[in-house]
Parts: sequence; C-alpha cells; structure tokens
Amino acid sequence: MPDAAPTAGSERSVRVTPGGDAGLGYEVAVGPGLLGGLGERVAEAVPGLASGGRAALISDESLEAYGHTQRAAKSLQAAGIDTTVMVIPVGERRKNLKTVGHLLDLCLDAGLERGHPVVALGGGIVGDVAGFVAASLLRGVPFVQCPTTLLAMCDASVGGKTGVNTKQGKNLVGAFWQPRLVLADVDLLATLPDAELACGLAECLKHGIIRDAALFRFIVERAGAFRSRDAAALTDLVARNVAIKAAVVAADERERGERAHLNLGHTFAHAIEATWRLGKAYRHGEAVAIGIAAATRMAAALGRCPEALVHEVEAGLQAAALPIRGDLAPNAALLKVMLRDKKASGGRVRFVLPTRMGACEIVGDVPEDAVAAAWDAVRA
Ligand SMILES: NC(=O)c1ccc[n+]([C@@H]2O[C@H](COP(=O)([O-])OP(=O)(O)OC[C@H]3O[C@@H](n4cnc5c(N)ncnc54)[C@H](O)[C@@H]3O)[C@@H](O)[C@H]2O)c1
Ligand SMILES: O=C(O)C(=O)C[C@@H](O)[C@H](O)[C@H](O)COP(=O)(O)O
Ligand SMILES: [Zn+2]
Repeated sequence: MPDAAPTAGSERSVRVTPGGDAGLGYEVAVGPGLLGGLGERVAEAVPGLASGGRAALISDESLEAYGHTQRAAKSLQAAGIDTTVMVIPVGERRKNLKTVGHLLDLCLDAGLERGHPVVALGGGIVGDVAGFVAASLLRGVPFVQCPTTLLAMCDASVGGKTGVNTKQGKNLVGAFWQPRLVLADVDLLATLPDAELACGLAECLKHGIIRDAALFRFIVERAGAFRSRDAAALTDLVARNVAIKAAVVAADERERGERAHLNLGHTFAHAIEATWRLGKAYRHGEAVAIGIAAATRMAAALGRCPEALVHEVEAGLQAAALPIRGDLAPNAALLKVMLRDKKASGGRVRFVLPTRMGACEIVGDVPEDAVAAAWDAVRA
C-alpha cells in the first residue's frame, strides 16, 4: 500500500500510480491550510502554465456562497494563471450531460487550449462533472482535483472515475481520466454540514470493510473527533483512506478485477439513487450506507459471512450517523435498475460482498429471491 508519508508541518502526501504506470502518477496532498497554495501547485503540476496560461475553475453555488471559490481563483490568478470561474448549481440532478455541454461551451469560449487545466473545486459531483469535461475538451486537457467534501477527499477525487448520470441510472456515461494533482485542504471541512461529513464516513467505513479492519474500528472510535473538525484527525483519516484507494487503483485502474471491491454497497446504492422519485432522495453516502447494510445482510443470509459482521457493520454505520434502512422504491423498480449496474455481465448482476471485517469477494450467482430479501431487510 502506498505510504501516507508525513511531509513538512502537518501535511501528508500519497502518490497514486494508476495501473502501476509511473507516467500517470500524481500526488494527493492532504492537510490544513493548503488552498492558498493551489495556484503554485497547479503551476508545478502542469508544466508551462505559469507563463501566460489559462485555467477553468469549476465549482458549485454553495462553495461560492462560502467564499471558497473566490479564494481558489485568487490563488490561481496570483500564480499567473488566467482563470475563468464556472459555477454550477448544487445537486445530483445537475450531474448530467446538459451541465457538461454547458461547461464545454464555456471552456471553449474562454479560449482553453490543450495544455490548460480544468480545476475542480467541490464535492464528488463537481469533481465527476469537471473531470468528464477535462476528459472531453479538445480530447483531453490536464485535470486538477481540489476536493471540498470528506467524501471527495477520501474517495471521489482519487482514481480517475469521471462521469454523469442519465435517465437510465447513475454514472452511466463517463471516462477514466486521472488528475495531475489532488489538493485536499481539510480546513474546508469546517463549513461542510454534518450530514455531508457523515456521507464521507460511509465511503471510509466501506474502505475499512473491504480492506482494513483497523481503519473501520478507528473510524468508529474517532467519529466524534471528525464531527468536531479536529484537523489532525481529519488529515489522518483522509490520508489513510487515500492510501487504500491508491493501492487498489495502482493494481487495477480500469476495474477489470479488484477495483470492483470499491463498489461494495453501490449496486444497491445506485438503485436507491436512480429510483428517488419512488422513495426518498438520499445523498450518495447515505445510499451507500444502506447499500452496505443490504450487502452485508445478503452475505450473512447466503452463509458467506458471520451473522456477527452484520451487527458490527450496522453499529459502525450508526455510530457515524448514517442510515441503515430507508424509505425505498418497490422491489420491482429496484431490481430493474440493478440490471444497469456496470458490473453486470450476461444479464446477471455481480455483487461485492464482505466475507469478514477487512475482506470481501465478488459473487455473480445470487438468486433473485435473496436480492429481494436483502431489499426487504433494509426497508424502513
Ligand atoms: N468518481 C468517484 O470515484 C466517486 C466516488 C464516490 C462518489 N462519487 C460521486 O460523488 C457524488 C457525491 O459527492 P459528495 O458527497 O461530495 O456530494 P456533493 O458534491 O453534492 O457535495 C455535497 C454538498 O456539500 C456542499 N459542499 C461541498 N463542499 C463544501 C464545503 N467545504 N463547505 C460547505 N458546503 C460544501 C456542496 O455544495 C453540496 O451541496 C455522487 O455523485 C457520487 O456518485 C464519485
Ligand atoms: O473508485 C471506484 O472505483 C469506486 O467504485 C468508488 C465509488 O465510491 C464511487 O461511487 C464510484 O463512482 C462508483 O463507480 P461506478 O463505476 O459504479 O459508477
Ligand atoms: Zn461511492
């Protein structure tokens, strides 16, 4: 696993080498107070930029209201980068091709050239959308991730999955497009609502369940410190999670094998998110929490993990203030959407299931009645 190495002061650094390719390698810098140095670091990560180059800074309305967008733009400008700010409305409903088309127009109007980066400042939605814009613009321009939610710092900004939702479901159109740099300033989490912080913890607990039992228990024990925005605890949390994701992405960039483990709970979660009109609209992290509970219950019912794991996982999710049941669409609608899952093959859905704390497996032959029973188990 790549080391979350200490650097100067309280900053930590993790190197990501997608598919083991050093040429695609990039740094994830984690710590407090990093946003002010964004411009200088972008100039270093994208050679030739400081001498009269341009950038698009893509952010959302909420980040603009807090002044984070303006601070990022100021840092880029101070480094000599002529920056055009593009602000999108918040929410999963805007993570679509229309938003991408609009942003591509703005980038072309701003005169971006092939060497000019797209910089994402925001949560996973901004990152996924901006990354897809970067992958498509002029057939690919440099991309920089400046994640502002815990979820984006620990998961979405690392590994190069970009894309948008369509009417058929979640993340069905996109590209693998790796960033040149990820800059995670944990001070930005001071303004993040608690419910959004909890969403980040859902993906962190997922990393613990699939790879690292000690991480799972560390998150449960330190949940209070994360909620009180302890900068050292948050830096440690982000660095440990990025190191796990970096190791998986180094082994399997394009999800041909073990990267699918990062999808624990997501076959259920994406179905919950896609059917929001028939139930309650859950945030991605909340849907992942319910999805992890469903996957663990299904694994136990199939005899593939001990019953005690269900209790440990559910208690951990609840300690992180996450739901383990939900107001969901009827099973028929959920099962139909599940067939669109990108892990499906030959019309059969494949599930990531935990086997014990810290380990998981991929199972392709789950009977439909077992899937329906898992849905029933997590319906409020
Ligand atoms: N590409 C990947 O590998 C990957 C991984 C996980 C999730 N995702 C995707 O990420 C999305 C979820 O991301 P998210 O949970 O970050 O949600 P989000 O991007 O919607 O952000 C959550 C909310 O918090 C606000 N916000 C962001 N930073 C803030 C800050 N510092 N202070 C105050 N408010 C702030 C946003 O404006 C938004 O309203 C989903 O679309 C999911 O599919 C992608
Ligand atoms: O990086 C990955 O790989 C993941 O699966 C991380 C997930 O948390 C994330 O939600 C991802 O976007 C899901 O990927 P998808 O390919 O199922 O859309
Ligand atoms: Zn996710």
